[in-house]
Amino acid sequence: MPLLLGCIADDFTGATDLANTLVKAGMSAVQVIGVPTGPLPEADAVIIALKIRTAPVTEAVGQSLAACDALTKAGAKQLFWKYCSTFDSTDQGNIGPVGDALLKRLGSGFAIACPAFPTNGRTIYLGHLFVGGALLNESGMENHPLTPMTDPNLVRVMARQTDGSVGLVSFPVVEQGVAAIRRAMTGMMDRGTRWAIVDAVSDAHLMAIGEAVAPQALVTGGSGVAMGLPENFRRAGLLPERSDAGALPPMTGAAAVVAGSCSRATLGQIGLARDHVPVLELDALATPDAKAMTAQALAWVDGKLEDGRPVVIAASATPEKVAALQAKLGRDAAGALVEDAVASIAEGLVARGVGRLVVAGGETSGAVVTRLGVTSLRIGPEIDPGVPWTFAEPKGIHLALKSGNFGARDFFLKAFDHG
Ligand SMILES: Nc1ncnc2c1ncn2[C@@H]1O[C@H](COP(=O)(O)OP(=O)(O)O)[C@@H](O)[C@H]1O
Ligand SMILES: O=C(O)[C@@H](O)C(=O)COP(=O)(O)O
Repeated sequence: MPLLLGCIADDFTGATDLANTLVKAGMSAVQVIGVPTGPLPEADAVIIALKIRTAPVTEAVGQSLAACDALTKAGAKQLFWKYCSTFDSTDQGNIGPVGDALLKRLGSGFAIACPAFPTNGRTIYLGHLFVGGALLNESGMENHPLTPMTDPNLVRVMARQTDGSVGLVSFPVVEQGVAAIRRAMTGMMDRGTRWAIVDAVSDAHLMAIGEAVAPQALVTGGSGVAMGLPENFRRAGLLPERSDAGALPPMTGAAAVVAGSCSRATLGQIGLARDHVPVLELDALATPDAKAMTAQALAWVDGKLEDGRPVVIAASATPEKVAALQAKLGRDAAGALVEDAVASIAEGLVARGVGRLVVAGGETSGAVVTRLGVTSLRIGPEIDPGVPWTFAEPKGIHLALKSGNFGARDFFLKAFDHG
């Protein structure tokens, strides 16, 4: 099976989200954890999941280029750079610097940047990113523990992260469809514009944008804009019809949720779960010690895994509590402490027979998946938009990596009705 689409994702939930979109559109997809050292798995699309959203720029660029080389060596026809639908980044990067480095490595001078994901409420209008009915900087993302987003204008945000120029393919052009989008992009390339933020408020827009970028070496964005890409390969006669793209082994073992996400959606999901299943809320501010938090959680779980209901263990906290811990330890150390605790708890849960595990939070998922020694994830049925069940190798357990802001309020309950 020749590799068609080679993808690099800046976090693990994002990679799963992208893989899910591609599987739904009829591609087989495998998520690989970290820069591969051996041959890539056989699939139409390989998604290399990195944990570089908040890594130092040189490290993020280095890992991305190594991933790019592995994908191009394996014959990928097009590359996709996946970042968050809420454009999570800082003025230092890593969306711009990694994108610039990939363009250079691929010998290309232009790419789109389109994080839109209308199904999950992320739309872009006149360059401004909305989350549901709110501008990005009023959506709760302004309080994100690691990448607070305080500017909703993506042209401005991107311009702070690249030395290339940034333009906009605006709504009236996108509305006109594929040919108009292509004309706008050609005009930008002729003028030497390197990056085009592209407006999109519907899946129809994303399909048109996807078709328009078929000839480009690099496409960048959220998972939404990838929905049009499989059709390009089908049109070119490269992608056969597939009916079994999302099949996984049956689920076994006890059920659990671990959460390190402090996003509004996750806090709401924990709130609802409290009324239905055992929930332990850890207080990292009162006990800023990963070992002590782990011991507390594993003592609490004793005897609870056998009754068939999921248990929920959350280190998540309100913006005020997050700010207090960060003031005490510093932003990165606070994040790392909680990630370490949640990863150790997940490890303990799996050792105690958990075979179906939901992890809430992108960085948190990175820490958990790494701790569990997972090397690849096969993508299965979708629980809610952007979040599928996956089968983790070589552990042989089912994992659902939930992006902080994804999923309905009853996600932690409904996830276990699947399979
Ligand atoms: N109580 C807390 N105080 C400070 N940081 C926290 C707390 N709880 C979680 N965190 C950190 O916040 C970050 C949340 O990021 P992430 O897991 O990517 O969630 P999301 O998907 O919502 O962005 C992680 O680094 C996590 O360790
Ligand atoms: O694009 C998205 O929103 C997700 O795929 C994603 O990247 C999520 O990141 P986290 O919110 O940090 O989980």
